[in-house]
Amino acid sequence: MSDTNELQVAKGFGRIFFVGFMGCGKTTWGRKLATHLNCHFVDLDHLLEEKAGMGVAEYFSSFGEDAFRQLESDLLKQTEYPADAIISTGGGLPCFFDNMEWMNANGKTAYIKLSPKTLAQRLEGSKTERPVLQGKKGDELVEFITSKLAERESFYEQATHIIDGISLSVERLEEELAK
Ligand SMILES: Nc1ncnc2c1ncn2[C@@H]1O[C@H](COP(=O)(O)OP(=O)(O)OP(=O)(O)O)[C@@H](O)[C@H]1O
Ligand SMILES: O=C(O)C1=C[C@@H](O)[C@@H](O)[C@H](O)C1
Ligand SMILES: [Mg+2]
Repeated sequence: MSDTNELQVAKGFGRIFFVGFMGCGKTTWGRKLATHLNCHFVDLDHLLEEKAGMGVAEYFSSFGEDAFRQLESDLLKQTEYPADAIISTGGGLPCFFDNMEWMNANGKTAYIKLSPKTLAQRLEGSKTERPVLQGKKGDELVEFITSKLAERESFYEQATHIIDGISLSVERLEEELAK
């Protein structure tokens, strides 16, 4: 076993799955926390892109949303994670199949919660292409997020930890996740 693995096992915090709406910061904060804790990091959208050999938007247009949901669920459940790992999920993943239940049975789940208005501001400034948004901007984007979040929030709220996404820091995440 490498020195890095010994350190990870000694930490023993297990697996932490970040969940929440598009743009809430799962990828950004998952990666920062993993760097801070010196542990393994997986972003499931990026893993899917690597396996499929194409971007998420191209996957949606080539194979459709149902195929995307099946593949992201398979990757969630079939990936071998080290004992301590941070996993950032796609925004819709907790709302399909038994994915949320599976994550809660296999680790901690952290919902990064933000208002539709803040999510819209972040999404408008983000370079990542998100097919579900279909290029919406301004008020139309805020309205879309408000209704989609209402559909999805009952899944996100099953998370073991609900974290206010405003003024996040790795120290705050560590403190919240230790509770
Ligand atoms: N605390 C923050 N303050 C301001 N901007 C932030 C903050 N956290 C993340 N962002 C920005 O918000 C955008 C979305 O972040 P990120 O890609 O991490 O979201 P995500 O939850 O992974 O979204 P998706 O579900 O689409 O993968 C990025 O442009 C990122 O730089
Ligand atoms: O909220 C969603 O449905 C999505 C979020 C992204 O992370 C990607 O998984 C994809 O663009 C779909
Ligand atoms: Mg992401």
